[in-house]
Parts: sequence; structure tokens; C-alpha cells
Amino acid sequence: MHPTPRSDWALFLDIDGTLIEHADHPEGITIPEGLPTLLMRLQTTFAGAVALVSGRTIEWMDRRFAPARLAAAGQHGAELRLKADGKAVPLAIPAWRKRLETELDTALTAWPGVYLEHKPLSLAVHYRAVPQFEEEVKATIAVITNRLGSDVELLAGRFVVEIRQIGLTKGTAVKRFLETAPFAGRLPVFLGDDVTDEDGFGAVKAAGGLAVAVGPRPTDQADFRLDGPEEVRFWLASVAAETLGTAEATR
Ligand SMILES: O=P(O)(O)OC[C@H]1O[C@H](O[C@H]2O[C@H](CO)[C@@H](O)[C@H](O)[C@H]2O)[C@H](O)[C@@H](O)[C@@H]1O
Ligand SMILES: [Mg+2]
Repeated sequence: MHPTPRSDWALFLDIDGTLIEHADHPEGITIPEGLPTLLMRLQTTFAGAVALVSGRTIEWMDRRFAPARLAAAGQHGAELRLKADGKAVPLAIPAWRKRLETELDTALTAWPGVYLEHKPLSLAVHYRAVPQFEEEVKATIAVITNRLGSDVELLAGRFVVEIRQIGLTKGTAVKRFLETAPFAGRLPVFLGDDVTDEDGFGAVKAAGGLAVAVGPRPTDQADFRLDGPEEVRFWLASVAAETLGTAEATR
């Protein structure tokens, strides 16, 4: 049973596997027609309290969701734009990033089909195309990152190992949003599909909000579940319609 939408919600939206369907390659995804418009409608519905919270960069979000531009947390909380018309701010410049990139670029040539995604504040090693290499790839990443000190954190997602700055997560990003207008004082609702979203779920639940699991991955934190991105988009459209309808009826 889905909760009745409220006009005082603040929405936190994961991207891959939640708003959009997965593809074989990070740049192979398709932005569904109508999604940017839906996001802009949600911004209006919730007075700007809608944020994208993703492993992607904020630059990528702006480019691929144009003309929609939202408040955003990118690279798993390492960069933050608290307001849609604000500037993206890096919260930490990882000292390990350049050396790790160089070492991984060399080491990963051993497994053709493994793709190293270069992001300014984090890295992602994708093995979706060659899942048979998962164990060897993970072991190699662990050996290399262990040499680089304690600031690095590995997070295994779906066919990916995300390498990020320790201490910055989707949860720390959600907490920052909730201290700031227009998010402060609203009931937070986080939609996500993967293990990196657990931190976001935890942050909204600590604030009395709702965690919405997307897809089949088991989680103990979910208040309800949506089957996949198509159902997410359908549900969000109905949330906007119902909430706007309620607001108009009470005017
Ligand atoms: O936090 P998210 O919005 O879910 O982003 C997580 C990562 O998504 C992308 O990788 C994933 O999606 C790709 C496209 O479907 C897929 O090919 C890959 O296997 C997935 O891991 C993105 O490339 C990463 O930067 C994000 O961190
Ligand atoms: Mg996701």
C-alpha cells in the first residue's frame, strides 16, 4: 500500500535503476521522454524540495536532464548543490584519486571489457559486460586501494565497485539538504535501488521520513517498494498530480 502523497514532502531521487533503466555501459542509458518535464513538475509541486542524489556527477545530471536543473548531490555525496540555481561544491578533493586512477588504468587492462569510469572526485570500476571477472577485479582493486591509505572507501554496487572518499555518502548529503531551505522542515522521502542508497534511506528514516526501495534488491529499511524505473516514473507523476490537486482544493 503506497502512502498518500503530501505537499510537505522533500524528494530525494537516485538516478540509475530508479529514475532510468540500466544499460550495459554508463553512457548507453536513455533518458525517457517526459522525465525532465516530470522532474520540473515535481520541483513546482514541492516548492523546489527535490534533489537528485546519485553516484553520477552533477555536470552529467545537468547535461542529460536538461532543461531540468535540480538541487543535487553527485558522486555519492562528494559534491553538493543545495539549491537548483546554486553552484556545485566539491566537499573533498581526494588526495588518492590521481594515483589510484593511474594504477587502475594499468591493472585493469588484464580484463578486457572492464571499464574504469573517471569521475573528478571518485572512480567506478564496471564489470557488467564481463561478470565472470568479478572476484579477480574486486581483489585487485582491494590490493591497490589498501596501499593508498585510509581515506578511500570501496562500495560494491550492481556490477560495479565505487571508489569514494570515506565519510561522504548519500546519507551525509541528505542530512545537509535537510538543514537547508527549501528542504528543512519537510518530510523526506528517498527513492533508491542499490546498496549505496542505504545511507540515504538511513538519513531520511532518522528524520521520520520514508524509504522507497526500487527493484528486487532486499533491504530492511524500506517502507514500500516500487518494481522498477517505469513504475517509479508512473508513481511520481501520480504524486505530482494528486499533490497539486490537493493544494488547489485547499486554496
Ligand atoms: O547512484 P546512482 O544514480 O544509481 O548511480 C550509480 C552509478 O550509476 C552508473 O553505473 C550504473 O549504471 C550504468 C548504466 O545503467 C551501468 O552500466 C553500470 O553497470 C551501473 O553500475 C554510473 O556509471 C556510475 O557513475 C554511478 O555511480
Ligand atoms: Mg541507483
